[in-house]
Amino acid sequence: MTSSPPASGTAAPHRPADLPDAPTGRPAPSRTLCVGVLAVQGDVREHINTIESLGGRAVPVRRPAELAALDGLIIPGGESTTMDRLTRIFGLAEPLRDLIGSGLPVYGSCAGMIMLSDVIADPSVDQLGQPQQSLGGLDMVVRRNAFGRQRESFETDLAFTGLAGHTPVRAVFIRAPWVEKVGDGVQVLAEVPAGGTPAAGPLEGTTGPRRGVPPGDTDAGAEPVARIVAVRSGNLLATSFHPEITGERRVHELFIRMIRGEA
Ligand SMILES: NC(=O)CC[C@H](N)C(=O)O
Repeated sequence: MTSSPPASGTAAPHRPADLPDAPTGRPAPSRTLCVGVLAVQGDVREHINTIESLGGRAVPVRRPAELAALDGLIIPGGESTTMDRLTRIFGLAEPLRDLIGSGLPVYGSCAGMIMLSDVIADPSVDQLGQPQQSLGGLDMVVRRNAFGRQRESFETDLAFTGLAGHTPVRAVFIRAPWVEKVGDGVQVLAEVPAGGTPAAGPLEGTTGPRRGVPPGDTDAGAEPVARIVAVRSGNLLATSFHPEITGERRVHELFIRMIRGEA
């Protein structure tokens, strides 16, 4: 296991730039939110489209100067090793740690969840022997590719705490992590139940896991256990899966309510 440097905690509390009518530091309900999507790598466009379909403004973020005006940030799915490398090369890693530490609302999906985790159980190691780093913020241990590789990608329906309505979330898992351990302040919002879910099936073009059963559990020959796939702690939200590619908008809607201080 490896630990990320903790968010410095020295930054001033997060407060978006243009908030004359919001003395609490929250965007006024009538103001259009500006949500950044970290755009060094990954499925940026899908998140931008989802936020815009909910009436928010979404902008790709590649430079530290672009962070100042944001009400919230999304770290997309993609490849966490590449994202780690590029955020450091672009000088984004430290400003992002500071913003996370100061309370900026951040939502990470899949690779984004890995970036927000304090500890990566199985970090990739580069040619110099350096383990990949996360930004951290969520007091938890995450395991990369835990449900299997690309050909074992799958989709399923999940119960998800705190969303509008009672219908389950259609969740797509692509080389997805699971959360192995959470600290006291981390709330579990969704799990893949022990033994999988009856509705689980392989994604088109993949073999998928054996009918709805997370492969990591059965391959180990142990009793299947439920696997944590969505969490929240304060202003940080993370999912192992990709709501942005199924037309499921309620996770982003929850994130917008978090930004507005309504959830
Ligand atoms: N769909 C994804 O974001 C996959 C995450 C990838 N396995 C990683 O380690 O970053």
